[in-house]
Amino acid sequence: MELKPLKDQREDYFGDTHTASSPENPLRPDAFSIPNEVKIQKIQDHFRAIMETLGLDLTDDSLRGTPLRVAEMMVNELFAGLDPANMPTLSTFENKYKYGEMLVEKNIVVYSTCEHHFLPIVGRAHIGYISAGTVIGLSKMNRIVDYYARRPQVQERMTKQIVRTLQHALGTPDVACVIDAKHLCVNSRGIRDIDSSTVTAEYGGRFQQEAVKKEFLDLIGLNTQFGV
Ligand SMILES: Nc1nc2c(ncn2[C@@H]2O[C@H](COP(=O)(O)OP(=O)(O)OP(=O)(O)O)[C@@H](O)[C@H]2O)c(=O)[nH]1
Ligand SMILES: [Zn+2]
Repeated sequence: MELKPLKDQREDYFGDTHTASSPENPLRPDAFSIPNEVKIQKIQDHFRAIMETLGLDLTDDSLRGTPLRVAEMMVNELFAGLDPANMPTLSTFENKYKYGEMLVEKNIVVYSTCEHHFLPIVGRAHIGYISAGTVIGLSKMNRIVDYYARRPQVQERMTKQIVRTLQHALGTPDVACVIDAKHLCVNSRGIRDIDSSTVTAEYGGRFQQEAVKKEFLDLIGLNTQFGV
């Protein structure tokens, strides 16, 4: 098989633009046509081949179980959020107590994976909403973050997906999300900038108004003279 130089392969894949623009994760039409056990078997075989290509001795008792471990981790843990069957149930309630102010759930832990390098994204998400008659169980906001984080992701898309889903569940556009996260592809390799983090924000409905946005950013402690 004739192999193109790596530089030319990169041109083929990336061209000039390879930032994600779609709000959906790019999935193949047959993404869920095989059961998870089969996916785990296939990934195990592929990962064993990667390790062998790297020259690792898979008869070593510390390495022997790694291909299966990695495959199970990808399917059952890191990327379980690709499967819509794992979407959390978003219990909502009538706003009987007539709470009309902003509700903020802050410092929600984010463990995700960068889709460009398959390295971790680790950070915090902050969500705010103003009820239009419906309220949501607090833990459901943490769960929805976790669901979208368990995918190969870009942070911009994940931020929009969280807002869109909560807008739908709450029946209001008045939802905002800010994520502040470290990308290990920036921190541990490449430019190796260990201190930088990435902040993304999506402001729906009334959160686009300066005063409402300011209140939200004040409550999550992110309002600076530069804004977000
Ligand atoms: N917009 C965006 N970019 C991301 C995200 N996660 C990783 N990236 C970037 O994706 C880009 C991929 O760029 P490439 O030039 O194709 O990859 P690379 O040669 O490994 O780039 P370097 O990291 O600069 O070494 C890098 O700049 C990453 O920092 C994300 O969530 N959003
Ligand atoms: Zn990356």
